[in-house]
Amino acid sequence: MADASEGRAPADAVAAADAAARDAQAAERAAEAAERAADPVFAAEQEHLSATYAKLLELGRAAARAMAELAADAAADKESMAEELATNYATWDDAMETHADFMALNRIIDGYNLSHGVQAERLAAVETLLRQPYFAKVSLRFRAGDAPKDLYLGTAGISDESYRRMVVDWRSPVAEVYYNQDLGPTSYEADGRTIKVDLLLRRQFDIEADRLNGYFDSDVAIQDSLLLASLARQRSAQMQAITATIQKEQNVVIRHEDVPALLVTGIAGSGKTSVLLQRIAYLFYRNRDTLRPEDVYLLTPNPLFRSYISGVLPDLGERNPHTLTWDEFLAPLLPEGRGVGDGAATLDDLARIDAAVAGMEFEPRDFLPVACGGVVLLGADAAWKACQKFRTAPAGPHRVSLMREELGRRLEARLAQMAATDGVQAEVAALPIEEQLRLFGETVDPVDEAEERALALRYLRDRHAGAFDVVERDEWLDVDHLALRLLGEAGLASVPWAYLKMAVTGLSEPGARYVFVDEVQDYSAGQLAVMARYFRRARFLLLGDPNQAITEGTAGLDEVRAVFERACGSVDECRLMTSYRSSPAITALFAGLLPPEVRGEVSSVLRDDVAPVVEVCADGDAHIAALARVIADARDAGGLTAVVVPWKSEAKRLARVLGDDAPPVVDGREGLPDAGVVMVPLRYAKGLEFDAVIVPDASERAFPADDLGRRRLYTTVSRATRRLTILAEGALTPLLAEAGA
Ligand SMILES: Nc1ncnc2c1ncn2[C@@H]1O[C@H](COP(=O)(O)OP(=O)(O)OP(=O)(O)O)[C@@H](O)[C@H]1O
Repeated sequence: MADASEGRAPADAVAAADAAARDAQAAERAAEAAERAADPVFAAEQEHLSATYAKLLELGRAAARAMAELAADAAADKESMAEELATNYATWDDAMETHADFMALNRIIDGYNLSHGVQAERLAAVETLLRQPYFAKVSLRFRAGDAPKDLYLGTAGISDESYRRMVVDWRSPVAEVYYNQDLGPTSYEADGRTIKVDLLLRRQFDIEADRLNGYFDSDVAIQDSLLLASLARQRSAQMQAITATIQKEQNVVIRHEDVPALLVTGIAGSGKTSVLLQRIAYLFYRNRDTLRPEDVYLLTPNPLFRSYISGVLPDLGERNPHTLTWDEFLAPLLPEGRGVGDGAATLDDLARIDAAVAGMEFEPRDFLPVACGGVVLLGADAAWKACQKFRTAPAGPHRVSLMREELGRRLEARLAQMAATDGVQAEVAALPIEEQLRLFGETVDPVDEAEERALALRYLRDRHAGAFDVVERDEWLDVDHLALRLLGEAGLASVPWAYLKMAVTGLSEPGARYVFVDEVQDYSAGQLAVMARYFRRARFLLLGDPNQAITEGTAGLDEVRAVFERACGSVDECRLMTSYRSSPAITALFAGLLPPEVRGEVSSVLRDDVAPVVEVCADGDAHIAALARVIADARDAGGLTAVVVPWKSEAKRLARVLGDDAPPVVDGREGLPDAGVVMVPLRYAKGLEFDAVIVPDASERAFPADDLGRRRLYTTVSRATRRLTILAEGALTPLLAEAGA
């Protein structure tokens, strides 16, 4: 029988080691605290922080109090004015006086709303800043001989009650000197002017609420300590803002002038998505009074990615814009029930459509009846008659919009006709009480024929609301028939179908002011052309990495440029070549998979490093055993690990063979856990990152030695931040040997 103490010995040893480690950490903390106490700069900065924090609390309380008072005053004023308001329309003068009284009341209410908005914004800024009042300080001399001015930079800006700037917003013009990282004489742009300053000090802070953990005085020659600290943190299930550590080349994109189209290409982990979100926040700030989240669209690869990034803008004090996947964007443009398809379409496909539409004329069979719930309200001949009425306008968007209005009028007229019938009026009379309340806001008992008709018309408009949608959405136009007639194609795929409909009807979203497309390399040229046409007045920011194109048939960079040059007139470009996500060893491995001419340009941020582990297993059993082992090790190591599989089917197969050891499969709908091991098909791992990545089978079967295989492998391994384990059954794909793994 085994001695019980045998089993305890190692546990005791572990406990002793843990205790020793804890003691060492406590001693280290005490030493650090003593060092800080002796550092006058630390003490002064802590004092400034404590004072700022206390002031923020005070300002927050004052704003909340002001809002409560405003609400009470507004309610009282409204009540007393409403009492005094005598509505009198007897004579023209009376009517004018009543009108003036109403306007005065509205102005007072507007005034209250405005003040309320100002206080609410202030309270929001305080809330943001209480998490971290600021992250940096710059000392600037504006004119020789002047005393330097200290500015503290934070996620939001705020002034005290005497308008003294306590914290400067990171997006304000002067903050540019912090991001440009040039100590000494430098400059920034404000209101179209170049302002020259001398940057005497650039100090970064590690701050949590009112506690200063450390400060770093930096210049270009030394490492960015705050960046290193930020990169050393464990990944979380949610992307974090990078406000405090935005790098110079990233700042160029974030603060880029407002151009029609900006294409940002960058290697994996170079911060493209981070920069995109920071730019949205920047644009909201710079266009505070005119740009609303409703005017901005963000196209993301999948719902998992959307949930991964969803917290960044709210943390920056901004609302998220419309955030859509391609399927969510396209589905509403297609007839109900029609699938969005695979998105494949070339520019040639679309050029053929443009050519066919250019010289077209409508014919009677291009039109469909307007129906709702199986009831035909306007026959197909109605659209044809409308078409004839406006035949002098060229067949295309202008004529279609005239026809749409005409059909709307005809539909109204048709409903009015129906409302005059005894049958419909009897239906209204028989409506249950709840239905009457829903439709009319009261129970009804019409006194004369006119009232009967009016009620019947309201009833019909509600019942046939779908018909108005059919008219508005131009569903009276038979796009399938047009495709057959003009292009000779039956069953046109979804992308050309949507493009044809746009070309003929002018279907678009002209209210969109900015459109951001992440992972732009994943779209076909046809998909991009549809976006460019749909958001025809928008400015585009396109971000991507041609080496992460993981499916065939997507647009190369030249095609991306061609689509947007045509749509927007010009395309400006920026490149990001430093990997912030992955450790130097992992970056070196995936850089080896890049075309030789790009490899040399890649860099990473120097930090502690663990070399990737590569293990080749002789047969299937050894392979599964190794996989189970590395998954168990990853669970013990903590953090979030992804077993990234090339396909969903492979996830299913591995789940079967691993049995109880299999990690849960993430299929793109639900979010990621904070820690543990998950199995993720490459398609959903796109854009995400994990503390550790396990590539379960890096054989040639999974990653054929061709260009697509190379890009898929590059995308897979570049999801790892610090640990990478590559297994293979049989032999490794030659791609890895070429990459020097
Ligand atoms: N300036 C920075 N400071 C701190 N962290 C940064 C910075 N830039 C990027 N990162 C971090 O690097 C990681 C990768 O960033 P991000 O996902 O934006 O890169 P990407 O270029 O979109 O990657 P991919 O193309 O692989 O999807 C993130 O964890 C991000 O927070």
